[in-house]
Amino acid sequence: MRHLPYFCRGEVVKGFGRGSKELGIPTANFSEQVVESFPSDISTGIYYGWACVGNGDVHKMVLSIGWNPFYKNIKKSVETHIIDTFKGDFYGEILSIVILGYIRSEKNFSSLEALISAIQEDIEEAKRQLDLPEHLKLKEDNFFRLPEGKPVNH
Ligand SMILES: Cc1cc2nc3c(=O)[nH]c(=O)nc-3n(C[C@H](O)[C@H](O)[C@H](O)COP(=O)(O)O)c2cc1C
Ligand SMILES: Nc1ncnc2c1ncn2[C@@H]1O[C@H](COP(=O)(O)OP(=O)(O)O)[C@@H](O)[C@H]1O
Ligand SMILES: [Mg+2]
Repeated sequence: MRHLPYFCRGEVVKGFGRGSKELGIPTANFSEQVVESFPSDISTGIYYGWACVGNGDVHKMVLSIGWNPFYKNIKKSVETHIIDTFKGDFYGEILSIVILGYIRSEKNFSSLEALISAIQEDIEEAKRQLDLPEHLKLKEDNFFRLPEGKPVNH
């Protein structure tokens, strides 16, 4: 897919607070500045890749780009669910990600349960894909080890 792999980093900001509360799946939302810096022709939808908070460990992630049709958001969001457990929130921190592959388009669902189970399947698909050698190698990319303040893309 065009634009992939896509490297990006930026600040984690507040969203609608639905991820943890309604879905049980927190998503770290990027600032508007980062959302606007994305290529305008990158497809909306669900992706997988690697993510790291500050200078922390690199984890598997799933990413949602778009308007969340189930919630009919007016503003586009780019949200990362890191496939690991964190002790608390990390609002205001710098999140670094590399997007490696596309899973599916964003959908509307007839129930919250249906949305949650679709996301659970995305997580399982991401875990499988990221174990492939071609994807594992990006976990070690220098992008995740550079000091903050480096260019947003390379
Ligand atoms: C892997 C993944 C898949 C998602 N798929 C959809 C989807 O198909 N349709 C949708 O409306 N929202 C989808 N979402 C977005 C959630 O609706 C969103 O993360 C949630 O509303 C939390 O938003 P908040 O960060 O503003 O609280 C997905 C999120 C993730 C992490
Ligand atoms: N595994 C995780 N993946 C993503 N964010 C997490 C995770 N664990 C804790 N968080 C925290 O939870 C916040 C996201 O929760 P969420 O309910 O989606 O709220 P918001 O609507 O403000 O984005 C993130 O900004 C981050 O600080
Ligand atoms: Mg969120």
